[in-house]
Amino acid sequence: MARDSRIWIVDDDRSVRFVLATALRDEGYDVDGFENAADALAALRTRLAPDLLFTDVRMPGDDGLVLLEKLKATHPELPVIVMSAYTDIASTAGAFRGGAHEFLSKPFDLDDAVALAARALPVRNGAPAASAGKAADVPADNGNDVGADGPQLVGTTAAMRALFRAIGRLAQAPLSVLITGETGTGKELVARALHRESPRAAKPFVALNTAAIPAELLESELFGHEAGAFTGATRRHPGRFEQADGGTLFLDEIGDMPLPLQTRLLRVLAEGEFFRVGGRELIRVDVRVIAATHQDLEALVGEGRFRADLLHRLDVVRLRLPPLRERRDDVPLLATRFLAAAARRFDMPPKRLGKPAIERLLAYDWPGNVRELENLCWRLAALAPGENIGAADVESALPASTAIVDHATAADAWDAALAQWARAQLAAGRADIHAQARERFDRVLLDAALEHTGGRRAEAAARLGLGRNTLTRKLGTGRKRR
Ligand SMILES: Nc1ncnc2c1ncn2[C@@H]1O[C@H](COP(=O)(O)OP(=O)(O)OP(=O)(O)O)[C@@H](O)[C@H]1O
Repeated sequence: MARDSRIWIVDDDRSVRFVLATALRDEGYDVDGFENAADALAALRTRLAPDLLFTDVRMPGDDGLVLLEKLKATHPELPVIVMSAYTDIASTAGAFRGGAHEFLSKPFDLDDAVALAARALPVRNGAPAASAGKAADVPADNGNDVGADGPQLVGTTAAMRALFRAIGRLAQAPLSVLITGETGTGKELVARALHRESPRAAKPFVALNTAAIPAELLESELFGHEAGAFTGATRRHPGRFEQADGGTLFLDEIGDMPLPLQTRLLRVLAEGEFFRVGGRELIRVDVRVIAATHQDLEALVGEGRFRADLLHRLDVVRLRLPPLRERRDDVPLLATRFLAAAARRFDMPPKRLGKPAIERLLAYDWPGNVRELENLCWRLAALAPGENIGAADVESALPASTAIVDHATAADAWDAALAQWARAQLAAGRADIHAQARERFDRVLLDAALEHTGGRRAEAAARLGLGRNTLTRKLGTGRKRR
């Protein structure tokens, strides 16, 4: 890649032009800056085109996306990096739809921007482009909220901005996507966003939760059935695949799909055609499948419970949704949005979170993720007495696993706390409560025994009535999953 490649920067912010141009010139590039789209377009008519162009989105006159559109019409090969402080899905998807080479979130790290330029330039020089890299991310409210199409993904942490860029890019490609993440992290919202921003947006988005439908009904639910196909099938029923024709089929909890159906699904995905249950007519559909799971599908493959070839077909691209505890900085923004949504619904002024309340929310681990936070905010909106929510309000709305009732014995308190915990998990919509509880139970016992024996494992195992190997194994799984 030639170091003397020409790079143009279009941005009305003079300081951005200056620092970016300086950093790129230091690398040996020939850099020019323009303060608006019109100047850049005029220069294109009289000068040699650049090898790479950076453009801001919001500028007086034509904005960056209009500039991108004009450039794609006249210089389709020119890689364009779109820069914006608004890293929401509508912006990233708009940029990629318009043919942007990459999306750079503002403010950015100069080293990242220079590295991005280096990767983008070989496209022009005939060499394959490296896959787009991550850009620096600094939180800023992206203003995303409940839009005309239902709830939108909210988040300003680096993890969420990276996710929004990935969604923006992937929405344009007809690839299968596997979304992984714990329950309540927003997998369905991601699938909806991928559909909404795709060329299929005008066609249906159909969701099916594999775990929620009895195994014996799942096949006809997916592929439909003819009248008389089985007892109770009084009339022909189109399946979800047919309903989603031209659009997107979201298969949630794919890890729960029974093996025989996995085989059938694989065949349909490979061939794009199928028979309804009890039918003879071959049905052809054009469906983009997006699957989601909270389970470790590789482990299920290892246990023989999930087909490896189906995993490969669904997992062309994987999007991992981080649990909320890994992006705690999003908690205040999410909570504010949920309180505002609740206030709109209850037709009353939104309640405000005081600093101590926010600190309490930040300290909590959110096993039910965003869904749990959303439920908690609705409870707070309905129940907190004043307009300002304090730490005590949050405390009483959180699952009180540590609350010990004065008059109860320790064992009674333990029962009560466990019951309370279980109710909160159920309310948060968790599906793996027993495994979670067992893990916590083991952890508490092991920690107490190790503390008691000063860390001596053999003694701790003996005191618990466990074999040494069992204790070691439990310690291993407990620690890994924490
Ligand atoms: N980033 C986010 N911004 C705003 N709302 C969110 C976000 N993530 C999740 N939510 C909200 O949290 C709730 C749970 O989200 P969703 O149903 O998409 O999660 P999920 O991962 O599909 O859960 P499950 O695995 O249990 O099906 C929804 O009400 C959704 O609107």
